[in-house]
Amino acid sequence: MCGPGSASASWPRAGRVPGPSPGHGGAEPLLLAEGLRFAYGGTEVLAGVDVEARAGEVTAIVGPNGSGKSTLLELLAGVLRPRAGVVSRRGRLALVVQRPSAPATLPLTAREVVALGVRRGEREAGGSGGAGRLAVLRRGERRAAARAAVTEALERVELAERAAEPLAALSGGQRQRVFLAQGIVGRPGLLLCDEPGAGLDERSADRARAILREEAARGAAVICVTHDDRAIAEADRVLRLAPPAPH
Ligand SMILES: Nc1ncnc2c1ncn2[C@@H]1O[C@H](COP(=O)(O)OP(=O)(O)OP(=O)(O)O)[C@@H](O)[C@H]1O
Repeated sequence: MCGPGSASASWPRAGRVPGPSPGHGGAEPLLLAEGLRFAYGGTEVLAGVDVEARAGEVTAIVGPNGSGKSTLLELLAGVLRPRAGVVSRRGRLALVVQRPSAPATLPLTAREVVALGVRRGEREAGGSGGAGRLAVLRRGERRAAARAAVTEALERVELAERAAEPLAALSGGQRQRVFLAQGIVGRPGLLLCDEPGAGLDERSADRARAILREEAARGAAVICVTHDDRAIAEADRVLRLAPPAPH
């Protein structure tokens, strides 16, 4: 195997239909990253990684602990800046991080946390606009649509009945599912998830995998860091990061 954070990609997987799912016409990648290099201080973590993600596809990023998977996801999301290389993205982005650090103390209900995903989408879409009575009506309609979208997202992660509870009252796995709901509620074009099934019971992990497939089926490009063999087997593309170099 090669040096730190280099990658080997295998796609499409044998036995799968090449290219994007039918109906999305996604000849253009929604994300294209070329030659990504990254180091924390003097320690190089990624040494030239390419990623391509198209509408209708799930890409799994795999590799041993410390190989740079989470780092790569943050580079793709624009949270980190690469030392070299470029990332281009099209469409609305949602990043679902692994074990979010804030949630236990966040003074919000599950519903409110998911609603933040709607507002983010609205801001990116350019805000409300309009004037007078029409604008008020539209605002009312938008609110109703947002409420419905939040309820639907919570239903998809099977937490609708816990919607009114503070995040702090939920278990770690339940909180993780709330953040997955926040990621999907705005119907992102590009959905980036860091180990969405980690720490979930089997039924919830199955549901999380199914959600990623559903998101791809409606036309999103999904990129998912995972150690889950089933998620890897189901992925359309697999990007393998090399083990970290010994220090
Ligand atoms: N903020 C940081 N500062 C310094 N080093 C970091 C930082 N974050 C990660 N690293 C180091 O970068 C390397 C890659 O970390 P990263 O979390 O991207 O790996 P990973 O493949 O996602 O691992 P895992 O499978 O354990 O989640 C590791 O050696 C890690 O110690």
